[in-house]
Amino acid sequence: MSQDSSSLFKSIDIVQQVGEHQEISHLCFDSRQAKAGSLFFAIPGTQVDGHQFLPQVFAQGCTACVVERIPDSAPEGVLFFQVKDSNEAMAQVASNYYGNPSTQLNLVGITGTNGKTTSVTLLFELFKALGHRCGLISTVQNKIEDRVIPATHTTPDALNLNALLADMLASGCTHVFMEVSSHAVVQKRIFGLSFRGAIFSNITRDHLDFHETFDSYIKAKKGFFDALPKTAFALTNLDDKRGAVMLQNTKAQKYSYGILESADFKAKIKANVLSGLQLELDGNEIHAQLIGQFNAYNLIAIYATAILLGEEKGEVLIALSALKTAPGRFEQMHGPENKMAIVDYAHTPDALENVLKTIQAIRQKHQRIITVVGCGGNRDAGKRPIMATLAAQYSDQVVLTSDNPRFEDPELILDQMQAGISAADESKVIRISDRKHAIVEAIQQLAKSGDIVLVAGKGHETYQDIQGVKHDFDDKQVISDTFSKV
Ligand SMILES: CC(=O)N[C@H]1[C@@H](OP(=O)(O)OP(=O)(O)OC[C@H]2O[C@@H](n3ccc(=O)[nH]c3=O)[C@H](O)[C@@H]2O)O[C@H](CO)[C@@H](O)[C@@H]1O[C@H](C)C(=O)N[C@@H](C)C(=O)N[C@H](CCC(=O)O)C(=O)O
Ligand SMILES: Nc1ncnc2c1ncn2[C@@H]1O[C@H](COP(=O)(O)OP(=O)(O)OP(=O)(O)O)[C@@H](O)[C@H]1O
Ligand SMILES: N[C@H](CCC[C@H](N)C(=O)O)C(=O)O
Ligand SMILES: [Mg+2]
Repeated sequence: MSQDSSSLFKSIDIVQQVGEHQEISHLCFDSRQAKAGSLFFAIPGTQVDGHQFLPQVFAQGCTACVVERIPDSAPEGVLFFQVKDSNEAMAQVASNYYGNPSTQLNLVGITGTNGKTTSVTLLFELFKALGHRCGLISTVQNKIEDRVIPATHTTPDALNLNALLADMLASGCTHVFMEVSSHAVVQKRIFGLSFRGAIFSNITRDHLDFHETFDSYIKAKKGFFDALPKTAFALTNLDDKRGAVMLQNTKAQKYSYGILESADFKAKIKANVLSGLQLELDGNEIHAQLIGQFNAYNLIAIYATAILLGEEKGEVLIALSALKTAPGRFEQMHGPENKMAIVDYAHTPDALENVLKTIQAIRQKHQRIITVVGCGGNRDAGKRPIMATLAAQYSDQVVLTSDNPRFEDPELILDQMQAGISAADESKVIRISDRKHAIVEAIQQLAKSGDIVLVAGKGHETYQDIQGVKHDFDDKQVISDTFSKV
């Protein structure tokens, strides 16, 4: 589809325009995709500055660009829009280009360190069960009803995001549930979207490689709420220390949920066992198939969201009890000799502690816990010793292993994890950098009859990223192969 650039920039602040308006038939921010008819956005990134590729985009026939600085020289006839922030302009233009799809959808976003994928997946399934056509935007996958569109990021870039929302709208969706990562807020991937509601789950240490300090990580998440309109609802977890701060400056209607603190939506945990949670939720008793206190928080958040979106309480409670866990989140697998494996995406200290505490709470006395865990390369290194400490503290035995070493040396990552192991815990920890070998060792050698093996960190992932190459790897596949060989 081709549109005049004047309509794309309607009500967008520009510093200056150089050149005449043109027909635009393609938007891109990667020079390698630029061609005749493209509007290229030059973005200053974390690795390189997109402005340095302007000569390349001109050579490829592109004659329209959005820049923060107009270059000294350019071929004749090139149209420039100079803006203060290319990321912001890109999000606004993308929304205009695709007909502002978010304004016609009930779009709900969730931010927080943990629980985003779980909550949006549950919301997507809940609203489908309540009879709505739904879209899902998540780390694991994007979905338009039952059609799967593979996900590359937790929150897609502004171009893909608006294209996806337009596709959802064209497919008849009325409700869309999406994850909002802190990276997405900072890089303005969600800028200008019209949210009907926003949820905060929790915040604990993660991503300090990108945000540098915990304060700026908090500010990034808060930025999502600060930008909401009066018409939206903002729902926060008051049991989290930063829950109240998130809503401090929002114009949206404020609501809260919690288990400990008094809140608009409250739950009490009556029982937390291997078969699920018994909850008193907003005054009603329900049984849920999800396990663990952290899932009680996810369940209240999605219940509250459904009520705030106008759903009927009785119907919501019935549908809630039928929901199953999201892929790779506390997935139980059963093997011979009553050995059990749990695959979970815990890749932060808080998530690992929650999952291990949950296993401690639901296991029987004779069941030992063996944890297989690693930490990602080229990501926050500070969490490595902490995760190892927690693994050792809550497990009977630990195998430290690799989790997407990316461009780092796996052995050096393991050295940093091992630094968190106290002398007293040393005897229960071994390290095997090959993840397959680590899982097989844990199941076949370390686990005795009836024991529980937690395989943490990769959940739904089907690859191991080594030196930029994604090798096929699936924790669940390795576990089921190992179980079938025991
Ligand atoms: C750190 C980070 O967030 N990086 C994202 C960012 O890339 P960047 O700023 O590093 O880009 P860059 O490589 O410096 O390039 C700058 C500009 O030059 C352009 N370029 C570059 C090379 C070239 O030849 N030509 C060209 O035009 C690039 O397209 C870009 O526009 O913008 C890119 C385009 O949107 C993203 O793909 C990229 O995600 C990388 C791959 C990534 O790994 N991101 C992770 C950390 C991430 O975003 N994670 C969050 C979830 C976090 C959570 O768990 O909560 C997510 O939402 O997925
Ligand atoms: N509400 C919660 N509070 C704390 N921990 C949670 C919560 N929900 C899930 N977890 C734990 O965190 C892990 C990751 O959960 P989930 O994938 O839902 O989070 P996420 O926020 O989407 O993560 P990411 O930032 O990687 O996209 C789960 O596997 C579980 O161990
Ligand atoms: N969204 C997170 C996921 C981490 C998952 C873990 N398996 C890893 O690769 O570190 C990130 O990109 O940091
Ligand atoms: Mg996620």
